[in-house]
Amino acid sequence: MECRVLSVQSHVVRGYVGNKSATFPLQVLGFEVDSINSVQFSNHTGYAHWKGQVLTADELNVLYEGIKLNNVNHYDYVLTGYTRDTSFLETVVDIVQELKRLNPKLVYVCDPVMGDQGSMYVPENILPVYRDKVVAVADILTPNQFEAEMVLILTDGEDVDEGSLLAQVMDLLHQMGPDMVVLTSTDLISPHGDQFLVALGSQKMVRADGTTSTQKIRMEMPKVDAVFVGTGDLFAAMLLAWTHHHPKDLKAACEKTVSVLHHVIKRTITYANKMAGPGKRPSPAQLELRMVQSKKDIEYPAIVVEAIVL
Ligand SMILES: Nc1ncnc2c1ncn2[C@@H]1O[C@H](COP(=O)(O)OP(=O)(O)O)[C@@H](O)[C@H]1O
Ligand SMILES: Cc1ncc(COP(=O)(O)O)c(C=O)c1O
Repeated sequence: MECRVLSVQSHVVRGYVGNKSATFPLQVLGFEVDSINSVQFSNHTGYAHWKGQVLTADELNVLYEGIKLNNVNHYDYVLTGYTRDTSFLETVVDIVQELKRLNPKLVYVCDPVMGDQGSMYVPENILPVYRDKVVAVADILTPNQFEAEMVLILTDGEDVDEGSLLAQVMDLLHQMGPDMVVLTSTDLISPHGDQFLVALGSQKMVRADGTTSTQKIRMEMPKVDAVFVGTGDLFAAMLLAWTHHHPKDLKAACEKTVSVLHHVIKRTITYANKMAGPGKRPSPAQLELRMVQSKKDIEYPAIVVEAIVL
């Protein structure tokens, strides 16, 4: 049976963020992907220059209307990421609610892209829309630590830099709606040292007697000293794919997700460093994710990042 995803994310002419980062890997894994481009930019906004167009809420409605008139508005998943506009995001919520009425099993995977390391990179008025409307309809939520703290109105990372407190943060997010929460990057220090990036995951489980519990895991990945863009989008897409195959096994889904990320990042940094030359830091263009497989890939052994059940 085909599995169809509606992915509402950015499009870039050059590079790999948003739909460019999510669609191809999902297709490789056998998913049908219908994409709506929330923006069409020349490149991601981390370059010195970027140009392009932003889709309005009305234009989004027109596209959805066309899909609906042809009675092909039946989806198994909705995936959303980078959005700058409040009314656009509110329209996404309306569409998700309608699609959920048509398919009560539909799973909404939401990456609430707002910022990182204490600063917002989308307009601040988007925050209340995520907090009050979007999180409630999301089934899987993939914030980084900063975004999770913003949704919960926590002021800064100082209060929540311990694993046990971040576990509470994930529980609070569960209470707002999502059955699965993955903090894709945190300020936690790995027992293996500061060369590792720590991510946490939590999945709500219903026991046979109807009571609920959560399974929590920790993932540690070797940290690469570079800023990648599009990795959050790839993470959310891969989590969608691997939770589809392992719906009740958070550890397996996250291990596969993070292994893909690790593989792509390793391939990207190897290429970027080669392009930049000895001792030079790669440019944003050189750091574009290497998505297309090449024969060289066989030089990299299969990478498996293991998650720890907490
Ligand atoms: N510098 C890095 N080194 C290693 N892994 C990284 C790095 N940056 C991102 N990742 C990978 O990408 C995932 C998503 O991280 P990130 O891009 O920070 O998400 P977001 O965009 O949601 O903040 C991480 O869980 C990790 O697997
Ligand atoms: C156009 C666009 N889309 C998406 C993203 C999100 O990228 P990431 O997956 O790293 O969160 C960015 C980040 O700058 C962007 O500029």
